[in-house]
Amino acid sequence: MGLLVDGKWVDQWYDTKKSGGKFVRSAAQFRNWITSDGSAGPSGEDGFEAESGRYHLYVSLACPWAHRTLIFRALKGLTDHISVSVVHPDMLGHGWTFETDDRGANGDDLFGSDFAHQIYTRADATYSGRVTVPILWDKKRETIVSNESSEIIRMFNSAFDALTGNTLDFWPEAQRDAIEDVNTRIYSSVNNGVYKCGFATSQEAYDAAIGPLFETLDWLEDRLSTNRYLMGNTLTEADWRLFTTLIRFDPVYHLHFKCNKKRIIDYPNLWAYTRELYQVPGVVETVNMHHIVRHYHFSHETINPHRIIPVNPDLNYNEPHGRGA
Ligand SMILES: N[C@@H](CCC(=O)N[C@@H](CS)C(=O)NCC(=O)O)C(=O)O
Repeated sequence: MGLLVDGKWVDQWYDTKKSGGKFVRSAAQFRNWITSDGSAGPSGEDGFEAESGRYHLYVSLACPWAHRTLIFRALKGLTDHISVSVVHPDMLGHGWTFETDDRGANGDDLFGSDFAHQIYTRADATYSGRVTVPILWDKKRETIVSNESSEIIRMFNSAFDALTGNTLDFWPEAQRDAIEDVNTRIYSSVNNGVYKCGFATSQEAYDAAIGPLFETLDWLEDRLSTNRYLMGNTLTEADWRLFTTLIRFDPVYHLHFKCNKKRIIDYPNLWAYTRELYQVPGVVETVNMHHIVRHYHFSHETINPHRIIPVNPDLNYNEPHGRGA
């Protein structure tokens, strides 16, 4: 685990000293947008037009943020248009690597790089900051379009529609404000909340994160008792953003990140909802439980110094979900 400083790799764990033991996630730095006609998006430069075969995604199958982009790639019919490289699940002294000695890790097809940080310095030789996945790469301009998953899924949601004819809309205009409100709460207390619990290095920081996490899960359980999906009857990005955390919760966050007040299987609605989303055609292929369980337990030496991979519960995500009946 480390980061780039002026284009040079430095091996160091998250610095939580400055923040009283709290984990503070840094903002992504590449914020361009692919658009249907290449016009500029809400941030960044113009010139990233939706084209088949032009873009490449670097992902980790363990990572909940990268997982969102793989789900949108699948649901929006983009698998033949956007290629993918999968990093190795173990993220150690060199950060994410392109080693291929693990099921599903397929190396860097574009450049044959050894490490993900080489993709960042290829885009910006003096980049300073964390080297995170997902990375959306433009083969034409030879640069990173975006390393922010919440924006990549919105590009995938609509930019390629004319090319694919797939007009499924997970970010409907009329519901955007309501989606934003739900996303904001879930991001802070659940998606990022589990990391705040797990990466806390003081009791105070952990205590401050664990309460809001379970309050929000209780609130979601209640909301899903009367709503099939978070926004009612239609699936939106809010559901997919939540799903990638829920599917990792019992196998990883419950034990490894000390989020152990309850499990998702203890919440009847959340558990059935997780299964329903898992069973949406195209989604199962994006879930790799081996990479998920292996990555967290093996990579985070400060949390699990002996790197023992726990046995984990036998969960059946294919059990009928019974929702929407
Ligand atoms: N804001 C980013 C966050 C991505 C992120 O933090 N990814 C993690 C993997 S789950 C990562 O690559 N961490 C490496 C690091 O922080 O050094 C996004 O949502 O795209």
